[in-house]
Amino acid sequence: MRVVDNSGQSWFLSYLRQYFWAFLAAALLGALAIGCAGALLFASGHLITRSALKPENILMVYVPIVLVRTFGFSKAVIQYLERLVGHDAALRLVSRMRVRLYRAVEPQALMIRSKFRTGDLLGLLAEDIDQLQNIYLKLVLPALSALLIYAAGISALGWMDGTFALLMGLYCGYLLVIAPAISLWTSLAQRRTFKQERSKAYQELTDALFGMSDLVLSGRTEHFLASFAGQQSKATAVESSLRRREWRAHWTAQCVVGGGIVIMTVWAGGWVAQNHLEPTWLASFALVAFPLLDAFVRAGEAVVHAPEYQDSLRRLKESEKNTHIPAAPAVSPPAIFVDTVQQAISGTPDPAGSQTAACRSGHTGELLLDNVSYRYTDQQAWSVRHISLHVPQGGNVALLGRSGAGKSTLLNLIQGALQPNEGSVTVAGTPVYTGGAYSSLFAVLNQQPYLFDTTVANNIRLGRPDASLEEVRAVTEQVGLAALIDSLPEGYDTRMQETGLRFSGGERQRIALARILLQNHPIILLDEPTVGLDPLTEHELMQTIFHVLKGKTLIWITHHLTGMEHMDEVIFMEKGVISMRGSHEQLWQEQPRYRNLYELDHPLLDTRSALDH
Ligand SMILES: Nc1ncnc2c1ncn2[C@@H]1O[C@H](COP(=O)(O)OP(=O)(O)OP(=O)(O)O)[C@@H](O)[C@H]1O
Repeated sequence: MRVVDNSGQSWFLSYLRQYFWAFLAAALLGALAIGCAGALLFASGHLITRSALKPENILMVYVPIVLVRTFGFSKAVIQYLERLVGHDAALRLVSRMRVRLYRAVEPQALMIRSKFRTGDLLGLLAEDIDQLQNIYLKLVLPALSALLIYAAGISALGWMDGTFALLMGLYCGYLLVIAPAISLWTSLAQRRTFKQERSKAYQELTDALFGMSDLVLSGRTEHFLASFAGQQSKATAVESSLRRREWRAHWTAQCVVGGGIVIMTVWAGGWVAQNHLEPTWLASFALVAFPLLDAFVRAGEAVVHAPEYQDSLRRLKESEKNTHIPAAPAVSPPAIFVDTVQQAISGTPDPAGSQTAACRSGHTGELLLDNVSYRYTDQQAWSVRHISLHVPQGGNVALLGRSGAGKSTLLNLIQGALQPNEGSVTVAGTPVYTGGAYSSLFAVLNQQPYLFDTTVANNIRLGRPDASLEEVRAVTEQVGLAALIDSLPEGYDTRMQETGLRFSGGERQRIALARILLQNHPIILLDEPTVGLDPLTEHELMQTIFHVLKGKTLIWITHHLTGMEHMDEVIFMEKGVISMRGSHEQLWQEQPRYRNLYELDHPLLDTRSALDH
């Protein structure tokens, strides 16, 4: 696939250029619709006046009647066409934008939580693209149409009376340009504050949702509710003030429209008095001003919302920072990853599956870290410093250390989600850094595998969408879940309840392990998979893990020293560096601190005998 860097391209202009002709057509149709509305009232004014003069026969008002019908009908049709063309272009453009955003965000899936806050991500996906759709439909198109009708209207007046056209040009220019600019300028700071307050409130809410159990357990619910309510009322106060300001601006604009109509009537009256115009046209000139001035007011009011779009554009641009994005194909396909997951969930075979299998077969799991260091951009201190490690194919390494020692960072470096600032991480001689994209070298068993609300079989197939039911059964047997699944009401077709509540913690881990077996990747990263399990379940699960993953390269993050006898190397990390390393026997003999820790850990079961089975 061709790869280009789109990060420099603007989210707004590049799409405007792509759909320029469609938008121009929509703007012309919009201007024409406003023109028809004006002409309708113009003809109606004349018709009403002529009718009031009691025409002797219907033929005297026949032409105005036909014109009223024609303009009334044309206005509706042209307005419909304008919506059709404008919305068609905007929706096509938005679908391209979504693909572009998806392509920017999806490769960073592994480090998404470190790069975006959840609230920001939700905003990006849900709100910002919709906002951009509105830029075109509610800002660009009305503004262009209003400018076109402004030019046409003032030229028409200029043809009749140059001085008056100049006066009306300035008067309407106030509605179209000056009033919105003043409104925008005076409300800018307030709009920014509102946006910030609202995004803070979103952020607090998403944090609270994720940490709900911690909030409840620590008795901080009241505190959170009070702080959230405070945040909300601040945002509401700013919003009410903005609404009041908008109402005042709207009221002023309507007064200006009223003034415009009076000016037009007085001018037309003058022309009638000078016999330049028949009196029957007086009402027409008064009425024609209504739709035209109204279009200027609507375009001006849309401009005031420009800062909201600006914020969305900024966030979308940031989503692409430092990311190389594959070029969007001419016919934008649905996102491949979504398809794969959907196919996995629905159980239909994945045509890309064979490719994934081909990737898998070529790899060995020999892992080499050469003097690796990493520092997060917003941090002064190194999170990982000068780490060298060689794990041959099938080797086992345990990583231990206090919270914040750098274990997760090292794991992210190993699986290519982060790029080392210094040194290199390679598997079988090839650098692993993928820019955060999914790698077919690694499978991860973490603390809380997610189970989707679909059948048990589909949840296991998430490991390999094209796996047959026999293969699914085989791996389930290996992880010791076959009997349990057979006992379920609909066996493998039983639906998981939300987040897999039907299964215990240990059983959920076994389902995740079955997925890993289907994936058949050479290197398995165990990120504290037994946290929260009781000692007996923990012991049995580890026993199964070591048994079924025999021959694979294993990197195991753990807090316990249970089972260290079976590791080729045990590594202790402290403040990003290795503070102690060696085999269990070596450390036992040479390091009194290790002996102390090992004894302190009080294993409840003799893992050695269990693992030897
Ligand atoms: N996304 C991040 N941005 C900035 N700093 C980070 C980020 N993730 C981790 N750190 C910092 O890097 C250091 C190592 O953190 P890391 O999460 O790797 O430790 P850990 O040993 O895995 O801890 P735990 O066992 O609690 O998960 C810490 O000082 C942490 O504050």
